Amino acid sequence: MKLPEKFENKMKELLQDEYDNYLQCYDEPRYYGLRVNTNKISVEDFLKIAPWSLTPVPWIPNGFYYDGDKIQPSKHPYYFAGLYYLQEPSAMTPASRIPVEPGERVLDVCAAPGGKATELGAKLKGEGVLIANDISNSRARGLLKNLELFGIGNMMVISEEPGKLVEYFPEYFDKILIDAPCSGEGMFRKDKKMVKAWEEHGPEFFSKLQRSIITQAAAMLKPGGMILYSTCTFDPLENEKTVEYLLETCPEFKICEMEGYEGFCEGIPKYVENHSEEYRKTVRIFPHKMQGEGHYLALVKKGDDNVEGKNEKPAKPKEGVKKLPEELEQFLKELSWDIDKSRLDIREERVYYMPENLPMLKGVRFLRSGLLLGEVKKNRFEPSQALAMCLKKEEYPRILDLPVSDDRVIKYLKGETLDVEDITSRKEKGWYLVCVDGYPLGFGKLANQTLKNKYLPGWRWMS
Ligand SMILES: C[S@@+](CC[C@H](N)C(=O)[O-])C[C@H]1O[C@@H](n2cnc3c(N)ncnc32)[C@H](O)[C@@H]1O
Repeated sequence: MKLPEKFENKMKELLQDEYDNYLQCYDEPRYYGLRVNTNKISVEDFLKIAPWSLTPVPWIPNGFYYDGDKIQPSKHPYYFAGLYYLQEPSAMTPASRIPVEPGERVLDVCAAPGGKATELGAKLKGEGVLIANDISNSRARGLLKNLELFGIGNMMVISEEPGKLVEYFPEYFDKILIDAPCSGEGMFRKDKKMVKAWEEHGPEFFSKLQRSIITQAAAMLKPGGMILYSTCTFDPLENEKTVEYLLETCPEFKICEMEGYEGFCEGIPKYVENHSEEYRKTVRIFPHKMQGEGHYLALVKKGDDNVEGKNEKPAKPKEGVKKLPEELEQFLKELSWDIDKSRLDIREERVYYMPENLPMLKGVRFLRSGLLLGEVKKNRFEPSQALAMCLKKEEYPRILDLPVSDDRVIKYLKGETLDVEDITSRKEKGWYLVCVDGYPLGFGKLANQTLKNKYLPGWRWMS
């Protein structure tokens, strides 16, 4: 593979006598990875049902390699049940190394298409809030789909300049992930097109953007909160020097140690002005040292714990219990969820279940705020695809559970009407949650032993 000369010279200086080993990686195949959605299934249970051979990614507890030349896990009903996300193994590292706890407020600043946001959402386990932002509206649409497929309801998907978000979320978040737009040098092997893009916009271009994003994120972080900054590039200007810029601009930040792995390399102090050894706590991933593509990660903390955020905006006031349309009320009673009615928001026909304690967000461009529960149409309530993906089988009373071997699973995913007489003869009519091996895929409406398909048309299985 032909690499730009300027890039080769830089890598020689960075890697010194390891440079030849690094170059050899370009003759080796890329790695394919799959990350289990632990919000829906434990790793142990997933391995019992996974039909392929999987090898653990040693530094990611829920990550696995698969043979991408032989199998296509995106063409399997379990993918449509949101049981996993397909992601290059090194790219699994940032979300696994930021310590997110259920109940926290988390921001993913550059989130599309959601490789990291889906894991952050899974770590929240339905408590707290995930704000997933991406400046590109079209990419944010893919992000929304991936979060909904993963069954993450306590979220907002926003498409804004991070600078604008500072007005709305001053010192609001406990944890922020910045998977920064970068020159992508670590991805040259995986995607040859990245070389051409690098020639158009190199490290200098991205460095300016990264400096602005990291300082804007800093203003949205609570004192005591943490930012994980990551790139998939090697250039120190986009890595150690971006972190240095943050530390100089906001001296209350310090670099933290993150959970290690024998293949990780240390950040390189010689690239920053003061040569501080602290930069060794940041992590570089090189493809000749471990089985994944090139990455950089830094975990930083703002000041001390136990300091209250100064500027937090007041939460949107609760509006109290609303009078709900009868059909909606009826439907919600059937869910085994403990619904807080003050968090229900009905906009036109659509009903949303909002995360708690959001500030006023008038003027923010968002694609979704909260979990779309469904639509009230002419006094009928139609549950949504997103709700189906958020439910566990035991949380809804009427289930049609098909084994993965049943042809009707694919038919359902293709949007076809199903004959379900054999499994519903004694059952009443109404909304059914269709599952594969116990994991929800979507809703259908039963009448006369026939299931009218309500799978979201835009998500259908394409043959
Ligand atoms: C490396 S990708 C993110 C990948 C994503 N985190 C994932 O794991 O799937 C960088 C993203 O940053 C977005 N982006 C570029 N400039 C941005 C900005 N100023 N603010 C927010 N997002 C930006 C791009 O649209 C792109 O989707």
